[in-house]
Amino acid sequence: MEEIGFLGMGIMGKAMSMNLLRHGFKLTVWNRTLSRCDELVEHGATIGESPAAVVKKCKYTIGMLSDPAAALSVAFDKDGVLEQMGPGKGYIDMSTVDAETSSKISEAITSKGGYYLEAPVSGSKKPAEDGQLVILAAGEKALYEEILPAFDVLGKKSFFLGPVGNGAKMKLVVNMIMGSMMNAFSEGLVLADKSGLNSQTLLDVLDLGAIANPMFKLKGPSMIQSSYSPAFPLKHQQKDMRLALALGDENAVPMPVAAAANEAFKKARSMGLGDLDFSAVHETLKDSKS
Ligand SMILES: NC(=O)C1=CN([C@@H]2O[C@H](COP(=O)(O)OP(=O)(O)OC[C@H]3O[C@@H](n4cnc5c(N)ncnc54)[C@H](OP(=O)(O)O)[C@@H]3O)[C@@H](O)[C@H]2O)C=CC1
Ligand SMILES: O=CC(=O)O
Repeated sequence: MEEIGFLGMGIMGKAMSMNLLRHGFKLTVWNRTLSRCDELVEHGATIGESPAAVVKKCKYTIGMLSDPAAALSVAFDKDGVLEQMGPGKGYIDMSTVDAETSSKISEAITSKGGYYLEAPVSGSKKPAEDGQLVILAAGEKALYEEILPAFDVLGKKSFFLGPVGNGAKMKLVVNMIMGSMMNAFSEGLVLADKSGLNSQTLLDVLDLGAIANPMFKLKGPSMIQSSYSPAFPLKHQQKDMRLALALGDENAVPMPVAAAANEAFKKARSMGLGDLDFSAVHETLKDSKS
């Protein structure tokens, strides 16, 4: 396959790029903080000095950026993606953003003759390292088909969901459910502990029943240890809750559980926990002394 450009070497972008390099893809990478590209260069990647330089060099460019503001900035700002976008080139934005942001980027790319695909992912740092993501693509079907060899390396399954916006919405619905579950799980861990039960026994019981799931299994043991090394930063989970609640507003869907979960993530951010893993929301429940 042709050389691929990759913009954004955060937790996810770096893991995904490493995986692509391991599978023999040629990559040109860029990150706002350039030093974060060093490890990729050691593994064979080339550095592009701006998003525009990457797009100029590569037929396909992937973006994996923190939030709507970052995705818009990388696309529209000086030396951004749009400056070099043109016929025959494709931009695949894998960041988790709202449908409106994705549509804005899509319109700008297509107005320059380029192709656009949104492709947010479900799955965190480890699935990204292992090529086990779930890819939620929408937009230009031809671009989806052309980039599938890369998606096959990055993910265990790719969905094509139709027009731009559907991938973003699917991702927000999934993460809204995940964020609400994480809060219920945290409350259960604290309730078990405060009422004299053994936390590990709670994990064992949960794992054998109808609500067993990989997230409880993976995060439970470290939450019991109050250890929150970031796989999925809490500030991004709160952004996803906020964007999902806005989608609920647009569609007049009452979401009292998600709204409460969002407040808990906001509280965690106010406690300075935004850069820790989203499971650190557990800490917001621990201040009662009785
Ligand atoms: N971590 C996870 O488990 C998952 C994350 N996601 C989503 O993937 C996306 C990336 O997440 P993740 O890698 O964890 O996040 P990180 O916070 O680790 O990385 C964010 C990236 O965005 C860049 N960035 C932020 N603001 C700007 C800006 N204004 N201009 C240019 N670049 C910018 C950062 O650059 P710099 O290094 O310079 O700060 C960095 O490369 C998010 O949308 C997240 O919601 C989706 C699934 C799982
Ligand atoms: O967006 C986060 C994830 O784990 O999926």
